[in-house]
Amino acid sequence: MPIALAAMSHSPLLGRVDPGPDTTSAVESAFDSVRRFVKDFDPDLIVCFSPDHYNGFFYDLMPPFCVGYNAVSIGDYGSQAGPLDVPADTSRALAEYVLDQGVDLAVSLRMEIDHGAVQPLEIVYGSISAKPVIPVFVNSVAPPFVPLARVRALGAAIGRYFANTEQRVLFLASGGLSHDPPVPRLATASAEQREALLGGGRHLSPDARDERERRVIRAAHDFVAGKADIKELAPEWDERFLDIVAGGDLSSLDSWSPQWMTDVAGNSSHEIRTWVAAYAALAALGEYRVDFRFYRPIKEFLAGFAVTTAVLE
Ligand SMILES: O=C(O)/C=C/c1cccc(O)c1O
Ligand SMILES: [Fe+2]
Repeated sequence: MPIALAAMSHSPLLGRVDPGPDTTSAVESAFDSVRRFVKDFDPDLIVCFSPDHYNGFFYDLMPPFCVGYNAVSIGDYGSQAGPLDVPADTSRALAEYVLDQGVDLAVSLRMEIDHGAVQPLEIVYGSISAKPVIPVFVNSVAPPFVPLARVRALGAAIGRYFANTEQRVLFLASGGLSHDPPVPRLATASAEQREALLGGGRHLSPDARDERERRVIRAAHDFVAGKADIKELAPEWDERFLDIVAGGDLSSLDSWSPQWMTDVAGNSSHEIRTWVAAYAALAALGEYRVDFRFYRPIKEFLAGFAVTTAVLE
């Protein structure tokens, strides 16, 4: 069973806010490791577990999980825009299998995805269409959230689908660990922001897109200067998460309530859900070993930033 996993954080501040030479070279070296790992493994198919940041999924209809039969990158923050190479028949068969296994999910025949889904593909391959990709959206930004046990169930069902595959399959997770970037939230939204969160923010005009991106870049500079009104990163929480993932007993995450995660590690800490799904997929196929681990809290990226790779024993 040729299956492997890569999990990495993303940040739109990469290449936009300079974290200094030491962190830059440490991050580049982690990216080199993941590139080597993926290129050596040479997948036929990538299952990409990613969040969305109110670019493709909105509160007019917010599913916990969604499998794309087709996907287009909107190209935010200078990421590559355009279609992914999605094998629609495999996506459909996967979604039907997961539903049959008792895990509810939505499907999309026109999924719109953002930097959260495509940045790892660009880092590894320099292109979003280099390999066939099944996009799996895992809601990580828009409360209410399902318990992590359900995220594990999603991942495990996806893993089981590939139990007898002859294809080389890479589970790829994209998500920051602790972080609290200034993404608008329903609970505190102005009337205008609320309208955007309900779907008005779909297909922003170039000016509105620029304004949104400038605000986040400003927030990163303010965060570094100690002037941003956002939660501090939580490196201890991040290392604890990475220890659990490396230890293999993902069920110990079931006691991490959504509210506790938000309180300790920030509103976007829920992006670890993508990691939980991907690791649960791998764990469903046997014991695994994390063979590469990188972590740094990087204020310039507004994120606890980690990269891991893992293989089946
Ligand atoms: O969508 C945005 O405007 C910001 C996203 C962001 C910022 C920092 C870390 C992340 O993981 C993000 O997705
Ligand atoms: Fe994100």
